[in-house]
This record gives sequence, structure tokens and C-alpha cells, in this order.
Amino acid sequence: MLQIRNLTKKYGKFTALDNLNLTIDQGQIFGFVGPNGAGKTTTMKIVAGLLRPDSGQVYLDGIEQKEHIKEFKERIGYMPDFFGVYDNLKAKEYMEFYASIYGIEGEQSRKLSLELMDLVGLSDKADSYVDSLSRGMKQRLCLARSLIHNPEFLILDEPASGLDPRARYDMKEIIKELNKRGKTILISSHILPELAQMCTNIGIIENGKMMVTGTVEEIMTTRGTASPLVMRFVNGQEKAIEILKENELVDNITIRDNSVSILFKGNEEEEAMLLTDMIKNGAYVNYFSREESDLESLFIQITGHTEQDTGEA
Ligand SMILES: Nc1ncnc2c1ncn2[C@@H]1O[C@H](COP(=O)(O)OP(=O)(O)OP(=O)(O)O)[C@@H](O)[C@H]1O
Repeated sequence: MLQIRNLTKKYGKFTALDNLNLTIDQGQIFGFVGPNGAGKTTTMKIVAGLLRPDSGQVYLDGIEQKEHIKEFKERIGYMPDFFGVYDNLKAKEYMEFYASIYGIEGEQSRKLSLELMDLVGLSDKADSYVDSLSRGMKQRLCLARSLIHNPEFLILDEPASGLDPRARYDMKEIIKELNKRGKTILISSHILPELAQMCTNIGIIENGKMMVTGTVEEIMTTRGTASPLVMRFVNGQEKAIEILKENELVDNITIRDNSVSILFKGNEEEEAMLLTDMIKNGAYVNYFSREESDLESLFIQITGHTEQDTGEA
């Protein structure tokens, strides 16, 4: 079990992580979702032991990271969100180089490197130069590299970023296979439906704080977002919004294009009363409906961002 407790990280005066808490149980694939700059990479780097927090603790099975950094690094594999340049290095040499960092040499290193390249579907590229591989292949190689010391916990920072649909699918299948083989996985992404298909649990981060964590179903239930209430107005939207703001059952008002979306905690009767109240006060409502909720709308409800807003998917 990985536990992150009250993690705070500042870059100068800017607070990137603000008392962040998170627990990931063994065997989970935990999807870490948030807009650009929310603090995902910072969190992942801290857990991987590559960045020091200003305060807070990270525990793996109750063992505190600061006191046992070597053991942490042995038990955790980290795949960064960028891939460096490796001139004149073949894929197998790249793998063997990383194996040597962990003291794995000779025949053992060659065998392990080929096994891992096979696992990520790159066995036919062992003799290709790293720089000649496609982006998807490089990312799979990077994943294979993070497995070289057989870590039980994997941290994957946007492993499918920039890949085409086929390559994304392949990456997802590899991650599911790794989970089946016993790896606990923390994965970040902006692609929410993809995370939903693959993850057991989701955490949504915004401005360095965990907004919500749980299974997808739990999140939707506890946030009351199972069905956001969406409405449109021909006239009187401002008045309607005033009414919405005063209603105790209304949470999180999102205004997008020509529609207003809210989290409404009331029952059907209270929903009808809300509509009546808006109409009585001069709002011309031409649409008022509970919408099917998915992860995308959940994300927007919680963070106020669309995937497009967050930049690269
Ligand atoms: N080395 C640094 N120096 C100063 N500010 C930084 C540094 N690294 C990150 N930040 C800032 O900290 C915040 C969190 O960054 P981080 O990379 O953790 O976010 P993220 O959620 O991973 O974003 P993205 O989805 O874009 O990768 C951002 O505002 C970023 O600009």
C-alpha cells in the first residue's frame, strides 16, 4: 500500500502541491487525473524519489520514504513523461545500460532486456537504434526500462501521451497485463474514458490538492454527479443563476457555451420546484434535463476544465 500524507511542494513562492493526501492499495491501477499544471508530475517524481517535498511523508507498506530511499527506489519503477535523446544506442543496449545501473550484467542482463522488450512488443526492434523508433515504440521501450529491476509498484506519467489510437490501445493492454502480473500502478492521463476502462480507482487533482478519490462509481455517487442537471435559457440566464446560487441543493455551477450545468442533490420534486422557481422569476427555460454522466463531465464538474482546455491529451 502506498500512502501519501500531507505532501506540500513549493517552487519558489508557487505552491505546486498543497497538503496532498492519497492512498493506493496493492493491486490497484490508480488513475491520476488533472488539468495541466495540477501537480501530477510533481507528485509522481516525489514518490519516485526524484524530487524532495517541502513537507509531508510517503509510505510504502508503512515504511517511510526518507529513511529508506534505497528500498523505495528498488520497489518503484518510474516512467517519465518525456523521452531523452539516445544517439548511437540500440534498443537492447539501452535496456542493458539501465540493467547495469541496477547491477545486472552479462547474460542475465541480455536475457532480461529481451524478455522485457518482448513483453512490450519490441522484440523485433532489439537491434534498431533508439532514435529510429516511432514515438509509441520509444514509450514502450521507456516502460520496459522502468521494469528492469522488477519493481512491484509502477509510476507511469502519461504513458499514452501523443500516441495514435492503435498505439494507445497497445499501451493500455500492456498496462493491464502488468497489473495482472501483480504490479500496482499509478498512471496519469488526460484521457478520462481511457482511464475508466483500465483503472480500478481514480483521483482527481486540481491546484495541488486531491479533489476526490475512489472508484469511478463511488466518485460519481459521493459527488452527486451521477446525472448533472443541464439547462438552457432563451432569456433570463443571469436571474436563473442567482436563483441557483441561493438554492442549498445546488452545487458547482458550470456555465459552458449556451448551457448551465449544475450538481443537484435534490429529488425529482425539488427539481420541479427549482424549475418553477426560475420560470416564476422570469427565466425563459427551453431545456432542463438530467444528463447521462461520464468521466468527462465529472472531470469538468470538479475542475471546471474540458480536455481541450488542459492542452495536450
Ligand atoms: N521546476 C519547476 N520550477 C517551477 N515551477 C514548476 C517546476 N516544475 C513544475 N512547476 C509548476 O508546478 C505546477 C505543477 O506542475 P506539474 O508538472 O506537477 O503538473 P502536471 O499536473 O503534471 O501538469 P501536466 O499535465 O502539464 O504534465 C505547474 O504550475 C508547473 O508550472
